[in-house]
Amino acid sequence: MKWSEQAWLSIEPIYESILQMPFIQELIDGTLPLEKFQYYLMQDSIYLEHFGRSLAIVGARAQNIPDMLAFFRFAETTIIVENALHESYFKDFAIVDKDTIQPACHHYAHFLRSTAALEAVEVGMAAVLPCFWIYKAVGDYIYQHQQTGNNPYQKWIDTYAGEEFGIAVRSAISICDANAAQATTVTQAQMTEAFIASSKLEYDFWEAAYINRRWK
Ligand SMILES: Cc1ncc(CN)c(N)n1
Repeated sequence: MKWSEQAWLSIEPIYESILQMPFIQELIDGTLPLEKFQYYLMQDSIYLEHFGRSLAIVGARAQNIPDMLAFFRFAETTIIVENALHESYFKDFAIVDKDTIQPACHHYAHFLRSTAALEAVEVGMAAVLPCFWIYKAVGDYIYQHQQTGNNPYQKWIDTYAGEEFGIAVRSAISICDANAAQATTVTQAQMTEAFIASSKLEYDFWEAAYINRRWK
């Protein structure tokens, strides 16, 4: 079994609970209250910068040039494509003042940065993988279960369910598998641990947006 197949099996219960979250269910029918989506967007635009930097760190530490270039491209696409999506929503909602970083975003962003910088590079690759894979899976799920044709969150859904994002996701998965195949069993286990931690932090990120979790 490939590393990615066993890694996904290990997060299956987390993924299933993500699909049941009110944030995701209400994205599907377009009833998610605007202020919850706005909290999410503001935190996510902060997150994306940290995520992009983490991808660039992993790229710089990659063991071969194709992997290095792939991670640099992921970093560039994240900053350009996903940020453009956020900016278009900020424009639609006339948001000028952005929020400061809140606990869930802070936790996730700094977990990614420290893992990318300080752990074995394969572990850094595994830590950023849920940011690709879970978003693609959730985007596809929402796309397939949509009922209304008039969803204010359609641009978000189309981005993550889209084929362009799908190509990047497949590439990130296969790079992780190739690196895992060359790694020791200890490193493989650390990869899985990092993959699980990031998957839990994805859950937490959406939950924080739904309940408006803020620093005391
Ligand atoms: C928190 C989070 N995780 C993942 C993604 C998709 N790159 C995102 N935009 N935000």
